[in-house]
Amino acid sequence: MASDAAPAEEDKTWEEVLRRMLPVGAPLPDEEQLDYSIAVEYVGPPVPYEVPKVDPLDIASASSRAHSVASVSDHTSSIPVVMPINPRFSRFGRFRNGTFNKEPRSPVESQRSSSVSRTQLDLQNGEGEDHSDSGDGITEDALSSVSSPRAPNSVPRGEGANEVKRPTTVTFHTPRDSENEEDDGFPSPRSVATEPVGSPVAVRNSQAGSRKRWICCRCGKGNRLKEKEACLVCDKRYCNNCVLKAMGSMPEGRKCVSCIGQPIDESKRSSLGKCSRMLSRVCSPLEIKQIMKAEKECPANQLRPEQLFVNGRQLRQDELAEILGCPVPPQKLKPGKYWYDKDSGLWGKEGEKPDKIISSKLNIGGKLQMNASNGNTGVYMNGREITKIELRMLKIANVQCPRDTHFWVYDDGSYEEEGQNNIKGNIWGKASTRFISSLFSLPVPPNNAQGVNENPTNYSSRSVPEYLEHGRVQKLLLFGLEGSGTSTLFKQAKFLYGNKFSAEELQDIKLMIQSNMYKYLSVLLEGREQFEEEALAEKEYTSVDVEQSAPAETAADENKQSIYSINPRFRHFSDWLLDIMATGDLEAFFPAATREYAPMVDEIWRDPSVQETYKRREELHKLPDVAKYFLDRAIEISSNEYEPSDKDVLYAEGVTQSNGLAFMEFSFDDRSPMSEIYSENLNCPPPMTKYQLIRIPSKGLRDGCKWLDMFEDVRAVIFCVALSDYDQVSADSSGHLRNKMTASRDLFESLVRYPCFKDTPFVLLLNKYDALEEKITKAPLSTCEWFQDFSPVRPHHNNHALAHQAFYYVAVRFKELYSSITGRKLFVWHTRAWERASVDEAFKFIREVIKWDEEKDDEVYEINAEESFYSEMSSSPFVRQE
Ligand SMILES: Nc1nc2c(ncn2[C@@H]2O[C@H](COP(=O)(O)OP(=O)(O)OP(=O)(O)O)[C@@H](O)[C@H]2O)c(=O)[nH]1
Ligand SMILES: [Ca+2]
Repeated sequence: MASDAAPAEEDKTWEEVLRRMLPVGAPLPDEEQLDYSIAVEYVGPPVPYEVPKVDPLDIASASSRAHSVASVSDHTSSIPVVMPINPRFSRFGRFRNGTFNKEPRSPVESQRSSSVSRTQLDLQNGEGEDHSDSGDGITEDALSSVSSPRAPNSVPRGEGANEVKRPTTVTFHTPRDSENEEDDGFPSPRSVATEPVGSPVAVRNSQAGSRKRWICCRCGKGNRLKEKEACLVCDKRYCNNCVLKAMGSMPEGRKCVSCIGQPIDESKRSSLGKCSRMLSRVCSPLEIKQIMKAEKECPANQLRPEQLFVNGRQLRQDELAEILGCPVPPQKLKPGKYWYDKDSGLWGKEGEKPDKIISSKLNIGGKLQMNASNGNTGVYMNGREITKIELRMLKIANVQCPRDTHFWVYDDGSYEEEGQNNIKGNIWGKASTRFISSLFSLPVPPNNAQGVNENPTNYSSRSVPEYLEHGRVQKLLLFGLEGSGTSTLFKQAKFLYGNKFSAEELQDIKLMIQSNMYKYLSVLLEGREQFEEEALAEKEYTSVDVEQSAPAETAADENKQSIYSINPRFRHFSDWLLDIMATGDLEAFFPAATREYAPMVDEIWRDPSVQETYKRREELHKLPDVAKYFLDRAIEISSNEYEPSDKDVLYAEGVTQSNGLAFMEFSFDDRSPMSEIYSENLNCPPPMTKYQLIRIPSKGLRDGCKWLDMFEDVRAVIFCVALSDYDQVSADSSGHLRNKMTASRDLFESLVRYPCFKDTPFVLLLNKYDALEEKITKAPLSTCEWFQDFSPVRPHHNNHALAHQAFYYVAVRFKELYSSITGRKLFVWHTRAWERASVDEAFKFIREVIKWDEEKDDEVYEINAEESFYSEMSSSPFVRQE
């Protein structure tokens, strides 16, 4: 199906500019990384819906696997080896398990995964996303044991006699180890050895390196398959049997009894009040509610004034109270040094650009310093030299600020030059400023007072209760080659989560649809002319023979006829329309002429010659899939009363500006299987997360590149590829025909290599799955050279199964590519952007990716490698089949 042709020039520019931005000599994938990528095993976000629950894991096999690796390691005892178990938890592991065995493996998959060697597992553990744990893996135990052979007389550490029994080679706490130790009635030697000495912090630090995270500190049993609850102060971990005994009634939340009253480990502040799955199993919902409340609110767990510096001065208790109690306090405040501009309400980390706007006029900290945000622009706002990015924003907001301007900004956004007593304007007066500001990750004022109308969706951030706030908006960048479906995805997201289109917007869309109709018709008429010429040429050629053999009275007229010949009545209109199109002056005539010509459009569209032409639409480059949808309704659409339906809007081309950034903000339930348990039990509303979807257009990317640098804090990059592109070509800037799939791949690659996305998770949406199903039996996937070695396992009687394999294969190719560049895992999902439910699922998936990405650094959850292996499967689209 011919989707609209890629303007290759622009795509090319995109690529080129990106390439230029890459560091010289960007690393090439080396063998090792390649190997790893082939393992294709990755920790994917789980699917929280429509998947049967199955209890996680075959423990026996998990432990034997772990153990076999451990014992192999024994032979190389002088090297501490990281456990090939990934203790990272992803809380939906159980769902993944349910999906794992359901689906057949593709040839690629089975071939590849069987080649996953132990070394790869090791490698993965060392190099994967799991940095902190690879550190943990080399524990004191391991190190001390390692050193034992060299120093046989060294006194065993710790006091337990058990220690003596311990082998002198590298040991790991595999489940078997702990089984040997269990029930001896004594705490394990290692927990004795790490009994708190000195300050909790010191203890914590020493413990971090000395205790395996899956060992319960109380019973000493180590089962890495089971979650542990950690003390917020000292990080000791307890199994579900011991947690209540060790933590008692938890008057300050999750703390060992001996840690009650102590300040918490600051790295755990963000988990305050967030219950774990394990705790929810050992306590009743009511208890949990109380414990979590206490954890959040008890004095011992609060920030202390001495942890906060504002404008260079440590806060006092009353100042802390003032800042926390003000109408718009800084959210998620962490210990640290900040600057605060009490006149404008701007707030930021010392030495950095503003981060938030909080209540103004608070009397806290010292005096705002000129160099508070480390700016070097020579422009001063309320005495602070502003940063480059702020200056850029001000320029866009049309605030005149040459070097050495000192101006004063008030909390309502009004500003004046220092010393002059007249307000020159309002920074936030324009919605575009707010928009740009938020794109630049600069704060925007929290209230909606300035009449923001360009912001389409849920902007009123303060109407979201504080406890639902997840900090700043999560930015999602949506990229894709022209024609991949990014606009469609964007519109679906708007329908799903955003505001309705306004009457004005709809009016514009209506005009757009009406003139698009003429564009489609002109493409058809042009194609028709060409086909007609070809057909006539052929006819002439064959009729030469005919005439020679039977020089009968073949009417000259008949000779000029073919199935592509149009009714002469329409010739004039056709020529006229094609002329207009050729001059590019369409807008001058349409939609003014729309109604007038509607009956003509209708008739021409139904003319047999045009219908014949339409049958060969694959050859018509510029005809999008949706042309028929609109042309079929020419009369209705041309009428004055026509109002585009949601579907029309969805199918309409040009609704999202092709040359500008499209952006929208939305929030949706952060509900997941986890949070559902709590929110239902605890009667609290589901938390909302705010997202900002920013579509970077494939056209006009020269501009796009300028923007790219601004997106340092992008939460995820969504890259959209049309699956049906594998047999499509488009011309690049030098006129060479290129396969669109490989063009897509190259664009993808340049984005992946783009430095500012270094730590950003990527989600690949393989779109137009429906079109893939339709064409896969007609055009082999290997039409695309990149997919040459695709060989379906067995002959397929139905295109669904084949499309399924093809999809999986494509996903793997992209994953390999991504992993060879980044060493990380690519998340892949399939979509049919025309179906709203499919897009909804894709966004749920994206949301899980983000959560997963957050939690992978979160110490609250742990789980083993097996589960992360399963997650690969759940993130495969096979989970859902229609
Ligand atoms: N068959 C099929 N067509 C789709 C699907 N998603 C989008 N399309 C169509 O593919 C064409 C290109 O999609 P667009 O949404 O315009 O994608 P885009 O080219 O990335 O966006 P622009 O750069 O704004 O043109 C349009 O005609 C869409 O209606 C899909 O899942 N299946
Ligand atoms: Ca398009």
